[in-house]
Amino acid sequence: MTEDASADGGADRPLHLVFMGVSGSGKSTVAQAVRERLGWEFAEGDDFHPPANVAKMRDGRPLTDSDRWGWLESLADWTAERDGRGEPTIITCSALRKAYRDVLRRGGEATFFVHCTGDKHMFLERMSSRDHFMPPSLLESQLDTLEPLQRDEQGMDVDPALPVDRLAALVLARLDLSGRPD
Ligand SMILES: Nc1ncnc2c1ncn2[C@@H]1O[C@H](COP(=O)(O)OP(=O)(O)OP(=O)(O)O)[C@@H](O)[C@H]1O
Ligand SMILES: O=C(O)[C@H](O)[C@@H](O)[C@H](O)[C@H](O)CO
Repeated sequence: MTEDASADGGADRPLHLVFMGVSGSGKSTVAQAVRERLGWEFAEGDDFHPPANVAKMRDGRPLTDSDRWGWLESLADWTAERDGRGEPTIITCSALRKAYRDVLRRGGEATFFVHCTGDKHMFLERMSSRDHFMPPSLLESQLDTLEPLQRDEQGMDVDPALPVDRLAALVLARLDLSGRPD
């Protein structure tokens, strides 16, 4: 279990939702569903990778810490800019290690992680049936790097075996947020 978060982070700060998890875990899909309901500003973490990182993954080579720091910082900067204007945000980012999440938390005081975590065979199957630069062969290295959310981190786990609408509803309910009517 991880700590609860209130929608305003407890101090009238804008909330920043980070959908995290290994490749193929469904973070982009669920984040989009939540974005549609909340209408908040959104950033897809993959769009912030320098071309060298994308080329490396496309070649089937896992990223290292040093490949990731600058990328994480650019996502934190994007968030901080909006935090400064009082705007809540939604981002997707694998955020596999706690140290990576520490960088993202610099983007705003009220940062809440939604960890898409579940059956690796399901992830593998989903990765194999989509058109994406990330090869399924990299899933194992993602799982090796993954550090689940720890007790002192604000966030929740969701199981991407559930339907997307249900997942979005769980996130909104946990944060006491109401979405736009369908
Ligand atoms: N809850 C779900 N139910 C059914 N299919 C899903 C669900 N979530 C995701 N998918 C499908 O699984 C595949 C992987 O999802 P998605 O691209 O959102 O994962 P991701 O974690 O963002 O991956 P990556 O980080 O590699 O981009 C997609 O084809 C998506 O349509
Ligand atoms: O930290 C990483 O290794 C990367 O973020 C990967 O997770 C990919 O970007 C993503 O899975 C492909 O979409």
